[in-house]
Amino acid sequence: MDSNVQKRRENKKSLRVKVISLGNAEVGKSCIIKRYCEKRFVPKYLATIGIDYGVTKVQVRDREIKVNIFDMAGHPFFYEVRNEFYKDSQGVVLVYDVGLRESFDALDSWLGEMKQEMGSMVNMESIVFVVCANKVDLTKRRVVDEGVGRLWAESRGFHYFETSAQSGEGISEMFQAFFSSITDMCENGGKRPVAEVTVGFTKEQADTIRRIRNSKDSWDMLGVKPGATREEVNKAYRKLAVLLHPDKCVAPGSEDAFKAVVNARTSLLKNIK
Ligand SMILES: Nc1nc2c(ncn2[C@@H]2O[C@H](COP(=O)(O)OP(=O)(O)OP(=O)(O)O)[C@@H](O)[C@H]2O)c(=O)[nH]1
Repeated sequence: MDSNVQKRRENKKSLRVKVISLGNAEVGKSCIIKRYCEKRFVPKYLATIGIDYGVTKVQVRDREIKVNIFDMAGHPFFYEVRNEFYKDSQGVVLVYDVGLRESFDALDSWLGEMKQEMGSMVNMESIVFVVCANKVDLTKRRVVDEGVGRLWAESRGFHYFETSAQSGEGISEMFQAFFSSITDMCENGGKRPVAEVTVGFTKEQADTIRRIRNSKDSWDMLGVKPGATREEVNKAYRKLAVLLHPDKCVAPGSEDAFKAVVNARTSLLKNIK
């Protein structure tokens, strides 16, 4: 075959993508990347200074993908270095440590930092996200359950994987799904494929369950002011009951949230004339 034709075909098939890793310091971002690219685990903590950069090649179906990986330092100190590297990312590996609640709670602020740095014009639908619930090998210190992590991720249309950079659990499956979705997205005109969202519940349901879990008392749970009337309590209750009723809502935790709402209403009505 004419070598130019051959070259053109190869060029058509190969793709260059940029991915970044995000998450608090010490959650295992660098180790996850090393486990995948170098098949090894580094037990000693060496903080990333600013950014680490690497390139790897992967094969997705008939395409060769050249992946530029920017491993971002999680420490707040490196914000000024990090913020330069968000733009033009097609994929984000969001990592938390299942043994550190604050690293899970910080995921929202990582998304916030990213949106802020990429500017208001950024279309988050054109970026593939994968959430890694990392260090699952340390079972005794686990504080963030799978249901909670999965709910956070899947309600946003993100992939969710339980991983251990130490044992290798979930790492290649996670990267395979990640690169395959990025390739689908590129072939789909830069839009995250809809089929990727597998959950049968809405973001509103997921956010409400999280809000109920974190509420400080029954008033707060129903979303009414202390001292609200019976009508106000009942109205708020009805709205939540419709949203979360286990017959209608399949989001993880909906049954417990629904029961909690029923109990909150009962206890408030007992004390309202
Ligand atoms: N047991 C266990 N330890 C892990 C795992 N992943 C990472 N570690 C350890 O956690 C520490 C931090 O890992 P890093 O990969 O350097 O963390 P990082 O998120 O890149 O941290 P920064 O570079 O500061 O943002 C190291 O001591 C790792 O050996 C894991 O899956 N299981």
